[in-house]
Amino acid sequence: MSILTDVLVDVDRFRMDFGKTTVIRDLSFQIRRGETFGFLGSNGSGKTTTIRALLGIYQPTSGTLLINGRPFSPENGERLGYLPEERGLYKKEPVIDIMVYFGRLKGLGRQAARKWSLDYLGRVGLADKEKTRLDKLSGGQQQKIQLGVTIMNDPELLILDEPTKGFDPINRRLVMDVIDQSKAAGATVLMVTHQMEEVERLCDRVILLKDGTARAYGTVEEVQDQFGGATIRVEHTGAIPPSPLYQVSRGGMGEAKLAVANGTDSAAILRELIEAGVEVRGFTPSRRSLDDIFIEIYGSEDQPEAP
Ligand SMILES: Nc1ncnc2c1ncn2[C@@H]1O[C@H](COP(=O)(O)OP(=O)(O)OP(=O)(O)O)[C@@H](O)[C@H]1O
Repeated sequence: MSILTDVLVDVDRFRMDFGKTTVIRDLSFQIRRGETFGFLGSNGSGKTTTIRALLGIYQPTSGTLLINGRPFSPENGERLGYLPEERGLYKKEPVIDIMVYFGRLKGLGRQAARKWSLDYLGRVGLADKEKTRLDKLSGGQQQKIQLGVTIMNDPELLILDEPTKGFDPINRRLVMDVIDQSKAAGATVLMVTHQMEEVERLCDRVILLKDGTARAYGTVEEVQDQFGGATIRVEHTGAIPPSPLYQVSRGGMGEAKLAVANGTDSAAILRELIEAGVEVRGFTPSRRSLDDIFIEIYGSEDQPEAP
């Protein structure tokens, strides 16, 4: 019996040791049906390890990792699309043959697989490459083919390990559109990325891994609030004086970035600047970017401790 809840992926107190090294210490999170979930963390923080344990490739040291309420097994019948970090398809065949082959593996009929593949090639700007051998395509073009075979046959759960890695900005946007379309068709997406603008654009909720556990977990706004503060961009003439209301996180050339605590009244800061004789030409408060938060969390990694 399948357990129909709004939770598709349930990771509970997951621990993973490799020999004497603990990579994941204590990790719990849930992914809800239909959401796009950003799985974030610095290099080596254990994202791929968690995905592999979720897919049954690694046996967890302890804890549980469930999809639809049970450990994943290919026999369970879930439609799953996995784009691994290490890319690679058999390269010496024409694009369309490779795509149809994977479509057949995923249970599509030959005609349906061919129709889907031709349509996809059109969507990603490769309509004329149908008969080209895969190894004659550029790296980015090959990646689009791999993404195509991953999202074929409307997976219920899409696991994408750095799906836009290696793409130029135009194609990155195109790949994000393709992910959006899968999401609109009902897919739940688990996505590893190092690109914070992708997170802000695509992800409903995120988790940030550090030291084998969750350092932050929630909607992007919740994480922004958790890490406190906002920034105010000030265009000005005259020196910005020190103040307990803010810290000047970046300055110079008539433009400064002020870091302020959560809940600070930005009007009070504006008044203080004007009273101090600063000529303010622009004043733009905004939440802290995920990029800034990421750097705060991971920025000190591998750095010598301050004396
Ligand atoms: N099979 C293994 N045996 C031993 N150590 C492993 C194994 N797989 C992963 N590790 C170690 O676990 C840690 C986490 O690796 P993992 O690939 O999960 O990180 P990641 O977060 O996906 O990193 P990246 O962003 O660089 O892809 C690393 O220190 C890695 O060396």
